[in-house]
Amino acid sequence: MSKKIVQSINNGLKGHIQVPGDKSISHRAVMFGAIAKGKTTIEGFLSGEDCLSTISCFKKLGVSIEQSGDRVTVDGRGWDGLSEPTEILNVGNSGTTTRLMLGILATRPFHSVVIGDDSIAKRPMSRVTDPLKAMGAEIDGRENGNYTPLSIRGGQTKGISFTSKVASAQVKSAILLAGLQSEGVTTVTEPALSRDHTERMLEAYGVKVIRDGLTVSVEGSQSLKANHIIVPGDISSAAFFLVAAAIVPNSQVTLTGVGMNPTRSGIIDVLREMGASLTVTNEKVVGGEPIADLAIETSQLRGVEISGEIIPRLIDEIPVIAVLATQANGKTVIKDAEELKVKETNRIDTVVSELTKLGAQVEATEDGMIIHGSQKLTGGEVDSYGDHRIGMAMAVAGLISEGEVLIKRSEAISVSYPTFFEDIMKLTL
Ligand SMILES: O=C(O)C1=C[C@@H](OP(=O)(O)O)[C@@H](O)[C@H](O)C1
Ligand SMILES: C=C(OP(=O)(O)O)C(=O)O
Repeated sequence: MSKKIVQSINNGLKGHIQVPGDKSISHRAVMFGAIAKGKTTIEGFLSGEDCLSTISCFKKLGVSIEQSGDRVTVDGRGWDGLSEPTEILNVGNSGTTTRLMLGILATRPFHSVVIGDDSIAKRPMSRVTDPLKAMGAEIDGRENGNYTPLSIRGGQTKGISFTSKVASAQVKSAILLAGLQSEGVTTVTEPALSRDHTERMLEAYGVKVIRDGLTVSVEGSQSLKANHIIVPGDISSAAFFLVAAAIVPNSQVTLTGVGMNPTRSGIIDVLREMGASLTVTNEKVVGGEPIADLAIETSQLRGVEISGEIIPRLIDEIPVIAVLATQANGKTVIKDAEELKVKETNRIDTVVSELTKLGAQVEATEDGMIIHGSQKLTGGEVDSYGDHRIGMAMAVAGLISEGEVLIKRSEAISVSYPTFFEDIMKLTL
């Protein structure tokens, strides 16, 4: 278990950085390359532990994958190129690997066993295993296939028309991936729009995807063609620096090449509504995904309400938005965010407990939290509980705290941002 001490910054954060590649897109680029025919090349791949788990699982499924820094080559031999693994598929800490891979395995005529770490063992899987079973896959695991370890034997599956209770890109993607090799049409409808990287990237891999509002359909018997993917910077990683620059006095930071997919950019809307001084320049589209440079400086902020359809557009940013809200005038109310309870930790509980240790006034509610603003944060000892986003949110809190903030289990940060502390250092030179 490693510990990290973070101290307040006196002269502000200054300069520019390029945040690492998008985690959601990096996972998908490897997985889709693995089932495509031909050599897929990926630039800007995130070498975080979650994406490395995806590479490791697909290697065990017989796919040849080479990685050199942020460049990855996947030698896909089509859907039939996947073979029965002789080893257990270990997804580590990654929910995305677990759920999307189950969607792919659901139509493969062989047996696999999927395990992950202690956090994965607590995350609900029946949201994907139930519909995949209804399509015809054989899946079992603790509590009837809700928790890992899971065993799956794929086979001949039939298309499904599925209405999801949660706005989850992992659920949507798993079912669509199974649908690509099922009989007939597969349709997924979600209650609010979740991130649409799967839909965009499948099209780039030559798949026909039909989108109609909150409904997405694919026909069966579809194959993928190898592709060249350029991964944008991860807006969920950028979020820590957007917040840090907004609240650390005398800061002026530019983040280059950040993914600005509208299904992910809720943090930008919130920062603007809170009054942050934020400029978006150099907007372009790279490989079907919008990107831009984001310049932000220290700002006077006001509390806001964050609820409804914006929640899936900023779900992973809520821990650091809570830190932001401690520095705003007035209170910030976050609602409709029950999904936080089933992430790497129960992020309602961990955000509230750890910010409270630093002297913030935060209350947990059934579906979110209330953060009281203009709080001076004290130093203290906090825990990431093995959750990368909690670890980084606490580090951002440390940048404005009066005393030192010691973060326990800080190693979790390398799940999505292995160079996080180096990037903070770059902005303090
Ligand atoms: O599809 C993805 O890449 C992700 C979807 C989201 O999860 P849900 O699908 O569970 O909402 C998000 O929280 C996760 O970090 C990545
Ligand atoms: C929830 C997250 O990821 P996953 O579901 O892939 O574990 C996250 O990165 O915040």
